Amino acid sequence: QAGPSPVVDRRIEKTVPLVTPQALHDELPLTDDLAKTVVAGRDAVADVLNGTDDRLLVVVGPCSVHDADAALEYAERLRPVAERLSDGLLVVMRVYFEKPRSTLGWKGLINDPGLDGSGDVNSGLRIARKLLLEVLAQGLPVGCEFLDPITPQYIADTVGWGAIGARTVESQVHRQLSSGLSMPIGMKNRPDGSIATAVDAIKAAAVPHVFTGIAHDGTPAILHTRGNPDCHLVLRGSDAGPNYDAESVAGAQELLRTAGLPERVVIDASHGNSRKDHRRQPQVAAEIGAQVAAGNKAVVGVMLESFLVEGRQNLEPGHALTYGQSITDACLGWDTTEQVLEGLRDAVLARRQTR
Ligand SMILES: C[C@H](OP(=O)(O)O)C(=O)O
Ligand SMILES: [Mn+2]
Repeated sequence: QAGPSPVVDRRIEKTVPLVTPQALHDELPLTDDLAKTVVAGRDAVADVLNGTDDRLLVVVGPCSVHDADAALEYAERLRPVAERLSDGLLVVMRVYFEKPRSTLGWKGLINDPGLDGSGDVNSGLRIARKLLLEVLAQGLPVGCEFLDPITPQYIADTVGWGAIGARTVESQVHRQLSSGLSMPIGMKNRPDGSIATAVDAIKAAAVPHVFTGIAHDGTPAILHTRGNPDCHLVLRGSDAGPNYDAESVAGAQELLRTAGLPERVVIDASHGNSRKDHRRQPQVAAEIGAQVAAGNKAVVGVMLESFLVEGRQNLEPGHALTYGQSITDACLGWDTTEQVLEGLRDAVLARRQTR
């Protein structure tokens, strides 16, 4: 029957072919030496999570990447600091391409690299993969949030640490996706503060799942996963207030213990824990550092939102953007970031002195 169907695709405007994962990997291959960096990063994160490495995982970088050049410049600044502080910190750079919006807004570089709603996902995937390889070439492990269940096939081979965000931690799609991902995954508490939901996500992701997706050659597939034992909690505060304080951390440890899960927590100093005010992050990080220095081994990591230029800016058509400044959540500036990282490293050295 010619012409539009009365029942199919009534709200699909158009369908555009998507590059296959294999084609993108062939175009932008993960070389053997970069693969070694990925594996080393994943193993180091797992060792911090399971306590065999007493350092602190620090996932640091911009809330979102909208300009690959600025993100690479940030990586080039971060690498020497990461090396200098590696006696206390395991630094992973946030390279976030997928942004979950509470209502509407720019959805990230993979979904909309033109920053204009044009949705050129083929270009977005290419730009994203190319940047991930360049950051890896700096010797830095990378961390990404996984929001779309198909895009991991295009970039996950480069990722050392992943996150499921506050808005999707309850989603079965994201829990089963995590059960098949090859790296440790942080499960954020829900925006309303529910930690129990993230604990459920950790348990759900730890076991095998079967779900539909795409294979590397792009054909539809039924994926059978093995389960991911390296999932953990990320306390990111809530709309009602922070949860980085010692009492909240103790409460989270109790929930994990009751659930029969390892008592390990990464604390996000941004988002609900800084009430979306980047100027609060240093104080939040200092208070997390005090808990670490006092000997709390359950605090295994910290997340910081940081970029070249502090603060944030709106993405507005016709308005030139400030280079190196976030267009999503407000971030620490580079200089402050270096000071915060040094403070966290000192806290780890102090923890080593406690018994
Ligand atoms: C969006 C995400 O934060 P969440 O609101 O999921 O804690 C992030 O930028 O790390
Ligand atoms: Mn953010």
